[in-house]
Amino acid sequence: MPTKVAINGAAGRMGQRLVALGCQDKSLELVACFEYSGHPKFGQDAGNVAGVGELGLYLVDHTDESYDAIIDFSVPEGAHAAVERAVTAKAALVMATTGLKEEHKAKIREAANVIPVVWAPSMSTTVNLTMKLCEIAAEALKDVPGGADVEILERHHRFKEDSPSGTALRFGELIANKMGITRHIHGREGRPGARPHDEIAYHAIRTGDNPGEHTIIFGLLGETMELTVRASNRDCYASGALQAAKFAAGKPPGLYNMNDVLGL
Ligand SMILES: NC(=O)C1=CN([C@@H]2O[C@H](COP(=O)(O)OP(=O)(O)OC[C@H]3O[C@@H](n4cnc5c(N)ncnc54)[C@H](O)[C@@H]3O)[C@@H](O)[C@H]2O)C=CC1
Ligand SMILES: O=C(O)C1=N[C@H](C(=O)O)C[C@H](O)C1
Repeated sequence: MPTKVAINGAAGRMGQRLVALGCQDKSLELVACFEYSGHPKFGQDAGNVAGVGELGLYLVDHTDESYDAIIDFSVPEGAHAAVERAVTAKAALVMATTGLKEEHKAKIREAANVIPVVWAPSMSTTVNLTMKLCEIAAEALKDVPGGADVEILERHHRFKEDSPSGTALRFGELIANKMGITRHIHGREGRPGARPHDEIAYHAIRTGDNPGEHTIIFGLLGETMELTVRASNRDCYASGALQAAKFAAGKPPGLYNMNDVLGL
């Protein structure tokens, strides 16, 4: 039986790729494409909006169809709605939206008591593998003589509304946990003085149509290591999210991540 999937934010940059890839995957059945009722393309055929031709699925804010999983690539308010939809439908939730406030994050954690939730700032295989590599590096370098300075550079398209990326923040959290770092700063200006060791700095570049690139720098005295991972289009995220939906459907309630989905 194919996994029945609903998409929240279906007319968005990511939503369109989910529709385009999801409609080709015979192990999935797209049953609902939710959108903000104020969206200019609300009510249109989701396939036409995604550029793959008519699917007979429309951009709606309600459905009577049942679904096994809902995938959210929207905005914080949309994520809030997606959690409510998933709990009401007793469906698995794949939460991909970033820039969430603490209240939204708390709601997702609460939902994981009653439904399976896969929650990740990036559904990309290479990003999640690079996170593992960064944890190994952070553990190895945490007491290196002279110290290791960690800086995280992320580059995204000009339309991205949140900063820094959720992925950059997750990289920083994982590294800080391994190295016992407590200070997280965003950019620098004025005369902040010499850089303290127990600090991770984030730098966000917003240019053009970059689908997402992260460089994690470990700077030592006399040598530097940089790990870079970059997307060439958005399909790495969309295929990861669809895989997550298939993984989560039918799972016991709980909070899962892409390591669980990818077996990393
Ligand atoms: N976890 C991951 O792998 C990835 C996460 N993202 C995140 O996904 C989010 C969306 O990214 P994009 O698709 O580029 O943004 P976008 O702005 O192109 O799409 C967001 C869509 O959500 C819709 N929306 C807003 N409120 C809604 C509601 N209440 N219900 C349903 N839909 C609603 C908007 O109308 C829009 O179509 C961002 O937070 C981004 O950081 C993006 C790429 C990968
Ligand atoms: O907004 C985007 O495009 C992306 N957002 C995610 C994030 O904030 O980490 C994931 C990816 O980098 C693309």
